[in-house]
Amino acid sequence: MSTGTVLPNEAPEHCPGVNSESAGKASACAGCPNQNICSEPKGPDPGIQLVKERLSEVTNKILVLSGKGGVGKSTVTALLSRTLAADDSERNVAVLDIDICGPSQPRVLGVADEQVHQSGSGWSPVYVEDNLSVMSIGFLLGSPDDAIIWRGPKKNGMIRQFLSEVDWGKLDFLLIDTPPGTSDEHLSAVTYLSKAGLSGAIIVTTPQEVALLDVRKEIDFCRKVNVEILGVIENMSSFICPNCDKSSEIFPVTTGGARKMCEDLRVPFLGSLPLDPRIARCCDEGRDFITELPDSPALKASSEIVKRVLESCKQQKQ
Ligand SMILES: Nc1ncnc2c1ncn2[C@@H]1O[C@H](COP(=O)(O)OP(=O)(O)OP(=O)(O)O)[C@@H](O)[C@H]1O
Repeated sequence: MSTGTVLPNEAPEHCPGVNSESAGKASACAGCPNQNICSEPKGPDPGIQLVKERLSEVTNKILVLSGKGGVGKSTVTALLSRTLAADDSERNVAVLDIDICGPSQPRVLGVADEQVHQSGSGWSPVYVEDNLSVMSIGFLLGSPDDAIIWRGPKKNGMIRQFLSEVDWGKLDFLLIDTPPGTSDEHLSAVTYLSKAGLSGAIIVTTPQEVALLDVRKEIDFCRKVNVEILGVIENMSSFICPNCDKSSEIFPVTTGGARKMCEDLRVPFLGSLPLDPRIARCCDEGRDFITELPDSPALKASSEIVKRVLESCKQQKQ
């Protein structure tokens, strides 16, 4: 048996392996419960080419990842996309929410009541601003309370559709908000984007050790699937009191926080975002924090982070 042969469960004695040319066709395959699956034509998923064509006019495609849930990945995605769009009205930005089981971008970006429309050229995203659009499974649900209980292949199909059938037009930035962890959605997205030129991933964490432990796994995932790490953002690093401007640490940093972890693992640290309760309120109510909270320290920090992201995307293209 050659190295690299993959055997299915309940493989017959002389199984040629699922990745062999004769899989499903060899005499040993007769009667094997996997014969039908193995004999299906092999080759790259045609969706990979479709995604490449559809996203050919999208300059920077960025995955936003987090190890743990609730660390603020969706908030940070919204913050970065709004900052990118507000900084330059000529810059076209979009958010794709592939958090299939917990889509929050329609609410956070204030377009929860909108609907997506299908035209001859695909699904039209929902416009938050003239230069900021969003697509999310949240738009396709009957009610925001509907639970989505899908197995891997169905999620995979939806991600393929999202990546290959949304008519984004010409975009400078597409930020892809993912579920926490490394699951089916991440593998599907990375696979379908493999020929489309993924710029890289931004990883969001909080300073707590439990969150940082999971970020290490996320970094390992990116390295295993060859996704460039644009950097790590530490969210809710501190709390700045809106009344007295005094800064307090909410989550005690025991091992140096995200900055130290980035140094240890040699990945870029993009910056820290403070916790601002007014941001949380704006997100809950879908209001634009850029216009409502121009003095928020979180927005100042977000502008600095965006500068670093722009720089890192520019360097990549050189
Ligand atoms: N910098 C911040 N300042 C204030 N509130 C924040 C900040 N970041 C996140 N939050 C709040 O924390 C909560 C969790 O944030 P969010 O939903 O963005 O997390 P998530 O990592 O995307 O979660 P999930 O794992 O469910 O996808 C929300 O109520 C959000 O408004």
